[in-house]
Amino acid sequence: MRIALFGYGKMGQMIEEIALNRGHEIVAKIDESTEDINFNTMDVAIDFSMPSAAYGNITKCINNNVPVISGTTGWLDDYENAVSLCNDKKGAFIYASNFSLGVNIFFELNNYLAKMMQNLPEYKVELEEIHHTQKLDAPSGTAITLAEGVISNSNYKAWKLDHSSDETLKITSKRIGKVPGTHTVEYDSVVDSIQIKHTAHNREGFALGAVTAAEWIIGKTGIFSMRDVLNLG
Ligand SMILES: NC(=O)c1ccc[n+]([C@@H]2O[C@H](COP(=O)([O-])OP(=O)(O)OC[C@H]3O[C@@H](n4cnc5c(N)ncnc54)[C@H](O)[C@@H]3O)[C@@H](O)[C@H]2O)c1
Ligand SMILES: O=C(O)C1=N[C@H](C(=O)O)CCC1
Repeated sequence: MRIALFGYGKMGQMIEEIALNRGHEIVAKIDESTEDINFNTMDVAIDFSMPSAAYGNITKCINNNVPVISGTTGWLDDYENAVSLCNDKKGAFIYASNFSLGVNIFFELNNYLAKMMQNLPEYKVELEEIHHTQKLDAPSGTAITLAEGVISNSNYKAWKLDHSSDETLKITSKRIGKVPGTHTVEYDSVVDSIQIKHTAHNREGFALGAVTAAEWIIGKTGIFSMRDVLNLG
């Protein structure tokens, strides 16, 4: 498979290593400007760039009939526009806030737990995410997905950074050293608490998931998620 990398930072470089180990070829590394790109050389594009760059990269790939996998977070105000464009152009697109197998299982667990807790008002729920100090966006995309899972199974109407109310689910974001990504969902009552937690030990799981998604999307048309790729139901 001929892969183009949009973004060649920490994730782009890890994806390159894993893709090469799996027998793929890296045909382009686009790390700043998206001018002068030959889209004919690539079978699939993987975008791990920056919040301000992702939507432009994704639309260029879709407009040039290149299937695109994006893991960039912090650009989701434009997600529905990317979906419309992909539908119009009959392209192929996957965004995931987190590509790791472990986190996608954690998402399922979070939804299941939220359903069990939905009629137990004595428990208050909060989310915490911890990442490295270079991270540009807060809260993390993963924390937003977790919050959406809780909200869709509870009376909460929205999430908010550092703020809780009866209708607002609180997310706390911490930036510490080189932490690759730790997410905790906690239900707390007067008598006890229940915590579920995912801890990434490094970036390999994210990168492997992105390459797996790129392998999976070849030959398909539509907008997909990691639930589709991992066949989680
Ligand atoms: N979904 C996931 O599983 C997952 C996992 C890890 C990181 N991420 C996200 O991926 C993104 C990248 O993470 P990172 O740790 O590699 O960051 P990074 O800062 O190490 O790398 C980002 C790279 O993008 C480059 N860039 C800037 N403008 C660009 C443009 N117009 N086109 C292409 N590249 C451009 C920068 O020069 C930089 O090298 C972040 O949004 C992060 O939150 C997602
Ligand atoms: O390092 C990052 O940045 C990460 N971003 C994603 C997010 O925002 O959830 C996934 C975890 C690592």
